[in-house]
Amino acid sequence: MKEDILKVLLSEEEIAAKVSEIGAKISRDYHDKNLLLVSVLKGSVVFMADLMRAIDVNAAIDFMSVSSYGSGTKTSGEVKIIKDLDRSLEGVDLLLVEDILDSGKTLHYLRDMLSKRGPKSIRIATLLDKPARREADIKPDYVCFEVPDEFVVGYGLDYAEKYRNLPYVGILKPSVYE
Ligand SMILES: O=P(O)(O)OC[C@H]1O[C@H](OP(=O)(O)OP(=O)(O)O)[C@H](O)[C@@H]1O
Ligand code: HPA
Ligand SMILES: [Mg+2]
Repeated sequence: MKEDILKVLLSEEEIAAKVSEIGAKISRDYHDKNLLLVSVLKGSVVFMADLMRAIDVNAAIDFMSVSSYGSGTKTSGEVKIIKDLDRSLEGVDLLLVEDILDSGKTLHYLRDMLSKRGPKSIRIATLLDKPARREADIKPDYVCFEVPDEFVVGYGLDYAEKYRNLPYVGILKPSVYE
């Protein structure tokens, strides 16, 4: 697994420090709100697990599973809903939790769809932002790290369902997918 990684971009320690910082900021912003954290599966599962424990105000959680990359490194552009939310969004302050904002198509689609369900507010928290690749008009509210235009894996992010369990974020060797 490790032999497929060109370079470690973000170490476990760097990620942990930044996630605590962002968690504290979210806690300050949401202390008087009705916070619902929605993790967009599967990529955001590791970030969600760490971020929710860095938040010290009341927060409910839910999960939604979508997929647009299939087993490749380019978005299909089509967002498939694999699992919807279990609960209503009426009156909640929704915070969408993502691992990466790349073309932006996934979050653009989700934000549009979920905004029709009556939440009081919607914001986006992402571990990684890859602004060089943006195609949809969407900006995150909380970002842990900006990353270069490279395919990254680890800490939840996959290539063909592999590497999600790496504890750091690394650049995948192009020879793996070319
Ligand atoms: O900004 P975009 O170009 O839309 O890309 C970002 C999305 O793509 C990845 O999900 P993927 O479809 O690979 O599903 P996964 O989370 O199960 O890996 C990633 O986890 C984000 O959800
Ligand atoms: O760089 C990436 N790595 C893994 N999954 C992704 N989904 C969008 N961009 C990426
Ligand atoms: Mg993926």
